[in-house]
Amino acid sequence: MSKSVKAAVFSAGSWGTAFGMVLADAGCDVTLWARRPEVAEAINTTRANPDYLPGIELPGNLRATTDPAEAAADADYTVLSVPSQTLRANLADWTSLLAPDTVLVSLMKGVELGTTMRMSEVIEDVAKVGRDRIAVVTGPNLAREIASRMPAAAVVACTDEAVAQRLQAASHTPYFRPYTNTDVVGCELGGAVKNVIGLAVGIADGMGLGDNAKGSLITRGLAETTRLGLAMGADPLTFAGLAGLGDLVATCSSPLSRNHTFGTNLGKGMTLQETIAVTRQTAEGVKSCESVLDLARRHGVDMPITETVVGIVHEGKPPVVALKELMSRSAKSERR
Ligand SMILES: NC(=O)C1=CN([C@@H]2O[C@H](COP(=O)(O)OP(=O)(O)OC[C@H]3O[C@@H](n4cnc5c(N)ncnc54)[C@H](O)[C@@H]3O)[C@@H](O)[C@H]2O)C=CC1
Ligand SMILES: O=C(CO)COP(=O)(O)O
Repeated sequence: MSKSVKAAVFSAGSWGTAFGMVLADAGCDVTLWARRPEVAEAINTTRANPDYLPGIELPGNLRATTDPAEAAADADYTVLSVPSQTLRANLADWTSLLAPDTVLVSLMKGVELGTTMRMSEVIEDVAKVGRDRIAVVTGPNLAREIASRMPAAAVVACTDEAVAQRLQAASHTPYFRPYTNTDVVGCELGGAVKNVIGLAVGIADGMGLGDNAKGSLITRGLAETTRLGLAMGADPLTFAGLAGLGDLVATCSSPLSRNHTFGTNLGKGMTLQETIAVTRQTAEGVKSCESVLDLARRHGVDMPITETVVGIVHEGKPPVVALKELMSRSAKSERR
């Protein structure tokens, strides 16, 4: 009998747990690393993760541990799902524990502050592994829907297509349909920037600006994401796919999106501190909007929606003032 594929998932937040379920449902032997003992205990004894996915019954071939060495041992895939801004420190702690030929898989949708590195670049920098051993899973994948086994497509990106195909096979279930892509830069940028656009759409929704505003922000948001991607060597077609438009539509239409909800609260008039206080999970765009804008400036790319989000979230600009400024920018062609 062939040996089952073994996956370690760091950590047991909403997407780590839900993607762990996908891998387990696809037949992998999955160990989740949980930071808190009570989370690991609940998963192992009640088959539930009530803090992150209340009401979801987890499969039997998914176990949890607080010992990173136990989770990492012999893993074919080491899946990373921590907040983007803590990945560097977390991975530095885990690097010596990684199985020798493990493929590192990023589920994260952010850009590191200061360095402006994408998550796969942080992984390469810290774990010192080649790009052919780093994959990215992205697309319209709201964790709660996936954990409810509702249908979704996704993208598995790796510069080495054969590696992407193996992970595709290891994560394919009746409700989760992964496609492969070798454009890692485009796939990661699509995921990180859609969180920023999700904040913008949330703010517009909170202000009651209507569906035309939403459609306009999604489309122009995709235009500025594509401009940045082109400047960084991505394939523009990636942004018309699941990692771009697909994720943007899911995020900007769903109350399950933390970024969308965060923006809605700001648009309704809550202060940044009040909004942070009611946000229990990771809303990556709140920090990554600054690193995305930094990236745009380094590449000489105009990203007015991202700039507007940074103004509202980090510079205290009132949304009504930001809206007026965005709408009164000089007229231009849709193609630029
Ligand atoms: N939740 C979702 O629907 C999706 C999330 N993502 C991405 O997945 C990544 C993780 O997000 P979620 O699981 O949703 O967040 P979450 O907030 O639900 O979970 C975060 C996890 O990271 C752990 N954590 C927090 N601070 C930490 C630290 N300093 N050191 C180590 N671990 C720490 C928490 O204990 C928790 O297990 C993000 O980059 C997000 O953009 C991607 C697709 C879907
Ligand atoms: O990335 C996601 C869906 O694909 C989840 O979005 P949020 O992080 O905004 O919840």
